[in-house]
Amino acid sequence: MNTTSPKSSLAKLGIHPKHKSLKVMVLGQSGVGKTAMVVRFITRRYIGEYDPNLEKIYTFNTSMDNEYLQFDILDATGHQNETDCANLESNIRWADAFILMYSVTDKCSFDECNRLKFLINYNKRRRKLGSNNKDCMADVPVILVGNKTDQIDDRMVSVEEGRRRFKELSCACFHEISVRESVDQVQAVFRDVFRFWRVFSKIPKLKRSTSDVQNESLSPDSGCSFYDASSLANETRRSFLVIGSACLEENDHSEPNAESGSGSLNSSRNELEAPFRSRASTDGTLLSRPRRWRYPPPGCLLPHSNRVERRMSISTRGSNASY
Ligand SMILES: Nc1nc2c(ncn2[C@@H]2O[C@H](COP(=O)(O)OP(=O)(O)OP(=O)(O)O)[C@@H](O)[C@H]2O)c(=O)[nH]1
Repeated sequence: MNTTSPKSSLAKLGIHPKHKSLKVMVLGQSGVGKTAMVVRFITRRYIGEYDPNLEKIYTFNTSMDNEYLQFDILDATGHQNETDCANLESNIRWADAFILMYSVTDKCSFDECNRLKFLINYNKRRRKLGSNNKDCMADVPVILVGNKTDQIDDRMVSVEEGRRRFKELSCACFHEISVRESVDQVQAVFRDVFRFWRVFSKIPKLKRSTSDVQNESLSPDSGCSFYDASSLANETRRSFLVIGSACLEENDHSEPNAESGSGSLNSSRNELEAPFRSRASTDGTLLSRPRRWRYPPPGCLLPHSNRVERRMSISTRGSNASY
C-alpha cells in the first residue's frame, strides 16, 4: 500500500475505515477449483494443489466500488459424507451470498449444482420462515461459475448449457472463467457477488424492481453486464444478468417455455426483459416454471398485446398453491 495514501494516514492515526462484512460460501463438487479460485482472489496467484479435506474461512479486506469490505469466504469441502451434510446446511445458513461452482470439463459437477442450489433454497427459506424479522428475508445472491475454460478439448458442458442452467436455477448471474488463466475473471466473480449482495440486501425481494438491479449492475464498469461473444473472442469470460429474480411474480402452472435458454448470445439482451422462474422439487431436480407478472413494469408487455392478466385474491392464491 502507498504509505502516503489517505487510508494509510488514517491507519497511522489509529482510525480504521469501517468495513462492511460479507460472508460468502463457495460450493461445488470436489476438484472443480474452489480453493484455487479463493486463493487466486486473495493472493492473485494460481496455486495448483491443495488439501481436498481442508474446509476453511478466509478473511480478506479489500475495497470495491469505493467501499471497504471484509470478505469472509468459506471454501466448503467437496467431499461429503452423511455427517458433512448437516454441517453443509448450517454453513449455508451462515452465508450471505454463494458462489456455485462447476467445472466445464465435468458434467457431474454441473449436475451437482442442482442439488446444492436446492439446499441453498431450502435452508435460506427455513431461516426466513423461522425468523420474526421481516428484514431477514431469505433472498441471497447465488453466482453460478463454470471453471476450467482453458481446457478447451476436455469441455463437457457448453456455454449454452451453463446459461440455461443459470436461468433454471434462478441464479443472480453466470460466469465462465479459468482460474488458472485469468485473475481478472476471478475478481469479476467476487465483484458481482458484492454488487448483487448489495442490491439484494438493500432492497428486499418484494420491493426490488428490474431497474434496481440494472442500475447497480449494468453500469459501464460492471462485471455483470452482457458481453457480446465477439468481444470475448480472446477472453473466455461471459457474464449474464438475470432480471427475472428482481421482479414481482406469482407462480402459475403453465408449461415451461421451450424457448427459454435457447438462442444466441446476442439474444440475451431481449431475454433480460423476459421474466422467468424456476423452482426446486423435493428430489433435488429443478422444474422450470415461467413467471407471471403481477405488476409488469413498463416495457415488459408487448405493446399491442391483448392478453388478459388473470388476477386472484391472496386467499385464492394461497389455497391453490401446490408446493
Ligand atoms: N486447468 C485448470 N485446472 C484448474 C483450474 N482451477 C483449478 N484447477 C485444478 O483443479 C484441481 C482441483 O482444484 P481445487 O482448488 O483443489 O478444487 P476444489 O474444488 O477446492 O476441490 P476440493 O477441495 O476437493 O473440494 C487442482 O489440480 C487445480 O490445479 C483451472 O482454471 N484450470
